[in-house]
Amino acid sequence: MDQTIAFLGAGSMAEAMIAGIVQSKKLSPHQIIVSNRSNHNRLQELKYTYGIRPVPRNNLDLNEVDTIILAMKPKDIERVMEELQQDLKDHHTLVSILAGIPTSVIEQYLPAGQPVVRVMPNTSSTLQASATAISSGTYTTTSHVESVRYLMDSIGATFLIPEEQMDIFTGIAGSGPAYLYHLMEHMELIGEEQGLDRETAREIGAQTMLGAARMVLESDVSPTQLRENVTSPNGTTAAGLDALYRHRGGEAMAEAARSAAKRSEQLRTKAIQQAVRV
Ligand SMILES: NC(=O)C1=CN([C@@H]2O[C@H](COP(=O)(O)OP(=O)(O)OC[C@H]3O[C@@H](n4cnc5c(N)ncnc54)[C@H](O)[C@@H]3O)[C@@H](O)[C@H]2O)C=CC1
Ligand SMILES: O=C(O)[C@@H]1CCC=N1
Repeated sequence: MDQTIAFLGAGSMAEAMIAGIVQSKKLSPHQIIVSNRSNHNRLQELKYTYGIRPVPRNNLDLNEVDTIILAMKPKDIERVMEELQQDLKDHHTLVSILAGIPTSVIEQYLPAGQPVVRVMPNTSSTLQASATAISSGTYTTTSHVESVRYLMDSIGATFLIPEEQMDIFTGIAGSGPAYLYHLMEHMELIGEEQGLDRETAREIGAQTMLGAARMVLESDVSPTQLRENVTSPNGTTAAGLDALYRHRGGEAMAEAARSAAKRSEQLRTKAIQQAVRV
C-alpha cells in the first residue's frame, strides 16, 4: 500500500492496530507515524517494539501523511480537531476509532468535502483477530471506504455497517473482549479452586473459548445447534446450562452489550452538544 498513516494517540488501541498492521506487512513500519501530546517515552517504546516513526504532536508535519487515525479518548475530540483544523489538506482522509463520536461531529470542524470514515476495532487487532466495523461519513466515496477497509483487513475481519449501528457494534465487539476475559477469569478461578494450577486452568478456559468460536466461524452450524450437540439428556452440560439459565448468564451478556451501547449513545449526545457550542 503506497501511503503514510499517522496515529494521533499512542494508547492501547493504537498499539493493537499498529501490531496488526505491521504483522500484515501491508505497510512497512516507516509508513506508520505515531504521535501523542506529551508522553515521549511511550513513543520511543512503540518505535523500539514495532519500528514505527515516533513524532511528538508539535513536530508532526501532516503534508507527508495520507490517512490520519484519531486514536485519542472521545473527551479530547474538541481540542484535537481545533488543533488539526489549520493543518488539514484536501488529500487527507480522517479515520476515527473514537467510541460514540459521530462522523457528523468531526465533519463540523472541517471544510465541506473532507472525508471522514468511522471505524470500531477491538484489541484483538494485536493478533489480526479484530472484529472491526467501518461506516462512511458524508463526504466519503466508495474508494475512500475501500481503501480504509483494505487497511483494516490487516487487523482482522471487517464489517461495513450503517453508522446508526455503531453503538451496538461497539457494545458487542468493541467492548466485547472485556466480557469474554471476565468469563475466562471465572473459568480460571473455578479451575484453581478445584485444584488445577492457575496456568493450566487459564489455558483450558481460553482453549475452550477459542474452539467454540472457531466451530461457529468455520462450520455452517448455528450456535444453537452447536450448543445442543454438546448437551446430552440429563448429562453434565444439561446441569451446567440449567445453572447458567437460572443465573441468567445469556441475559447478563445481552445487558452488558446494551449498557455499553447506551454509553456510546451518551458519548455521542455529549459530543453533539459540545460541537453545537463551537
Ligand atoms: N481500548 C479499546 O479496546 C478500544 C478503544 N477504542 C477507542 O480508541 C480510543 C483510544 O483508546 P485507548 O487506546 O484505550 O486510550 P488510551 O488512554 O490508552 O490512549 C489515548 C492516547 O491519546 C493521546 N492523546 C490525548 N490527547 C491527544 C492529542 N490532543 N493529540 C494526540 N494524542 C493525544 C494520549 O497521550 C494517549 O496516548 C478511544 O477513543 C476509544 O474509544 C475503540 C475500540 C476499542
Ligand atoms: O471502553 C471504551 O470506551 C473503549 C471503546 C470500546 C472499547 N473500549
